[in-house]
Amino acid sequence: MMAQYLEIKAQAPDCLLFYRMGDFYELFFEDAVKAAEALDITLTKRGQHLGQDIPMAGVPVHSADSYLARLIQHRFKVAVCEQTEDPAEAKKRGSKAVVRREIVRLVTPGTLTEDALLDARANNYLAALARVRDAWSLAWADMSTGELSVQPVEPATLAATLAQLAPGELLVPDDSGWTQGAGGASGAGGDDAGAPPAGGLEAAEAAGTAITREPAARFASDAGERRLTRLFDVATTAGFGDLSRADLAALGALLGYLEDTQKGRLPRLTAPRRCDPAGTMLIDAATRRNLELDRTLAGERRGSLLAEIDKTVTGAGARAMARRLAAPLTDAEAINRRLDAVEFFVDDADRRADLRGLLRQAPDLERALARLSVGRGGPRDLAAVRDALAAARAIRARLAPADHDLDRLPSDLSAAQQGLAALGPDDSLSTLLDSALVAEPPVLARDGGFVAPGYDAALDDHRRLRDESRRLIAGLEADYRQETGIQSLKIKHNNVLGFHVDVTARHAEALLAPPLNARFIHRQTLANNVRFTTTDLADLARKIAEAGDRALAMEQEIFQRLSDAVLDAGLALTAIAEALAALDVATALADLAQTRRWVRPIVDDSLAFGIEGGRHPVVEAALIAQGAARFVANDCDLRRDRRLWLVTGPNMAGKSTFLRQNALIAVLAQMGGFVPADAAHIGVVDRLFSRVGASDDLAHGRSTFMVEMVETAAILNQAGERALVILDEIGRGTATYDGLSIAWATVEHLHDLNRARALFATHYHELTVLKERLDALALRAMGVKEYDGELIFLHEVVQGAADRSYGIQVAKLAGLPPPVIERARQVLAQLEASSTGPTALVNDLPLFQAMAAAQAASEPATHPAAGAHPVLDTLAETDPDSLTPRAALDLLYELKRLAGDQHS
Ligand SMILES: Nc1ncnc2c1ncn2[C@@H]1O[C@H](COP(=O)(O)OP(=O)(O)OP(=O)(O)O)[C@@H](O)[C@H]1O
Repeated sequence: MMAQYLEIKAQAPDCLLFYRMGDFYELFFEDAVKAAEALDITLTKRGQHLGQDIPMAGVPVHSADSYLARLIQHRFKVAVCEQTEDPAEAKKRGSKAVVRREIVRLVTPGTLTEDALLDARANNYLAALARVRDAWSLAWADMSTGELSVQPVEPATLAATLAQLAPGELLVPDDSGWTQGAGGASGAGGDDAGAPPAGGLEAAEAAGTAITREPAARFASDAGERRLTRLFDVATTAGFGDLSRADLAALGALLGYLEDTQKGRLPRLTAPRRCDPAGTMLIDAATRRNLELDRTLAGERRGSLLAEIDKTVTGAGARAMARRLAAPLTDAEAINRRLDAVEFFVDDADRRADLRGLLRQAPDLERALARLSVGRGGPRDLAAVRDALAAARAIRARLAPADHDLDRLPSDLSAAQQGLAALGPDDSLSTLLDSALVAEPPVLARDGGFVAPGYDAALDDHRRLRDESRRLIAGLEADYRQETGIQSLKIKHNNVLGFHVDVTARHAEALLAPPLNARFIHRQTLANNVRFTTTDLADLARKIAEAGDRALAMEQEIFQRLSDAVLDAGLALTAIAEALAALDVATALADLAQTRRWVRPIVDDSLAFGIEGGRHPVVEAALIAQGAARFVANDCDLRRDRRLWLVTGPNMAGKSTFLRQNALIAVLAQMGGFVPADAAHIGVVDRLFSRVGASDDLAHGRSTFMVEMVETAAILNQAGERALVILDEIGRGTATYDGLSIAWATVEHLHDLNRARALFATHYHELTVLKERLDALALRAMGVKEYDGELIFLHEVVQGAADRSYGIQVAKLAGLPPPVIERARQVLAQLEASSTGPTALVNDLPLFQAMAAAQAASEPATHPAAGAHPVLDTLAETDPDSLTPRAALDLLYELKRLAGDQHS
């Protein structure tokens, strides 16, 4: 057995091997150690290999899914190895023969289909990145829904595209692939442009994508082309649009990997859709994170924009909603088509409520279909198809009851109505499934019992025989009781003996003695019971078993036929599933718009950005939920001649909220939804950038300030006229003058070179003088009032600049000790009075005064701060914000040493 194990393990060296033994999947050697740790299960040992104990760990087959889910979360891949023959067959080869086993599937983060392993409301993508010469392409598939797409990418926008897709797993060529040009025969001879910018893959990995490196040969474009033509049974790939060599390479690698992991059984996939990168608003990972689009900064779904707006009632609808939010459109016409659909349902609340009621009853058609296509489906998946089709019929009838209603529907909805009718007028698949399946079938086909009575006459015959025999057994039991006079005699069934006569020990003697022992043959004596069989019973049992087996075999055949019928209708079913999801999204967005009183934005190709009475959807909802103060709505107008707003105001006054709400309104509008405002006019935004709040990226050894500068650099290098830029407190993380200078230059660059629509929040009031030179710069401030020494936030955006920072008042609100507040007031007053800036004040600071006095006593000081003491020298040269944690610790040791030297 170990020899077999090692042979199979060698086929999947980078996976944990789930080796099937009876009712368990066992893991051995290193695999066992890793799995035991990740799953917190017992590590045992079994036998020896090369004189060493073999570590072993196991999980029960019936609960394997939950263990698989956890291993996948830990970024493991798992090879599932099953017994592929009956142990009885193996025995025929000799008593020591090992049952044949094979890997039937590799489970990897990007290739999941089981509901237990998937989030019903999110897509799980497998993606592949390829490069042929200078062209890059990203292909992706959701195996659980069959979606297959490909899109050219630029190295500069790779990170943003990956952030939009957030794949569970990304295939890239191993290192040789990048330098070779990754094109295989036809694509070879690349110019060694090298690997993708490291940031792209790194950011994806940090966001939870598992990176899988595959041999470069996998990414050969000509092999990819062959795979595609074979899979879709076409002579050429021309029908899929204008696929580049890089597209073919990426698609080919993706399909090859799928084939590998599914052991040849490819999932049902739609023909590849080629997406236009210019078709969606580019939003890089940092911006997504900062705006908390689908996750909060703390990494939770609750509190994100998606959680706030997602009112869909089906899994497929929720996935479509998440996709739309991740990729807002840039084509004003397409956006308006979506808005028409939402408006239609805002205006017709009855129809909307009815449709949502019907949608709630529609099971997840896409995922049922996908499981059936890889042979992991069961009778419930067939029932899901049946019920989804019934829901689709009812929805069609409610959406547009008569043909002429179709003309009155907005175009996206009439497209959905047509999608729902994809099976044609004589929908034979529904008829078939309706007649063939029982109302609530069991999970596993193996157990039978899912084919409806009356569907197949032969099956009914066998079942009758089986049930008839059961009645005969009951009759036999009554006969035996009569014959023996033992009223407690029972005919029972278990897996070892099959049917048998069971009496208590007290009654057994009568059966063991003549004359009854001629009929009752002893089989087993237990403590309290004794068991017998009879020839009549054995005959009957055989008949029952045969009838049962035959019925079961017929059900398996029927299952296969029904499955095939469903898969044959795959294209039509995909169209229906998409239509259902689109209707779910449109009605959900309409529901949201109406309950929150959101409005339809005007979206066009202008460069307008005019929001009246805008609100932050998440903050507003939180305030309502807390029953706290009302959210104060604010206008924003970034038209051409005032496209750059400099927003000043104290901390906590609502600057960040205001900045973010405008970005979110743009995202909502371009995903085709209504927006939280009284009115909105948005000229399409092609890229959204935000640099909001400070966050360390210690994992990558970058300090707060470094992260801030990297993100700012990306904005200044990439933002064009059509971009929307949100910058919050640039330069805060470094020394005051450095920060001010950086902020200053950034504003000038944004204004003169990027010319993007932008909101720039800052504490540096000095920047407001730029207004005199930069004509498209407008000054706004967050309104506050001081009342009785207390600060009151009005949360209102007003014209002009804030008069001062009120930092000390806010600190007081936060509960800083009164002496600190008092001292801070004194320092501030002196700083404001002094014309030479903070350095002239250093000697006044009590801490330094004390040190300077001590210093003066020992030696003459050349400079009040620097040169006073090696420790102070070192400190003066240190910029804490640019230190890594490691360097900070080293510095501390150094300071301690210097202090020690001085004393000794
Ligand atoms: N328009 C508004 N209406 C009502 N409450 C608001 C509004 N804007 C912000 N708030 C409240 O004020 C709090 C602080 O807002 P925000 O974080 O935007 O302030 P800030 O000026 O950016 O502060 P900091 O500079 O400290 O980051 C929010 O959490 C919210 O509760």
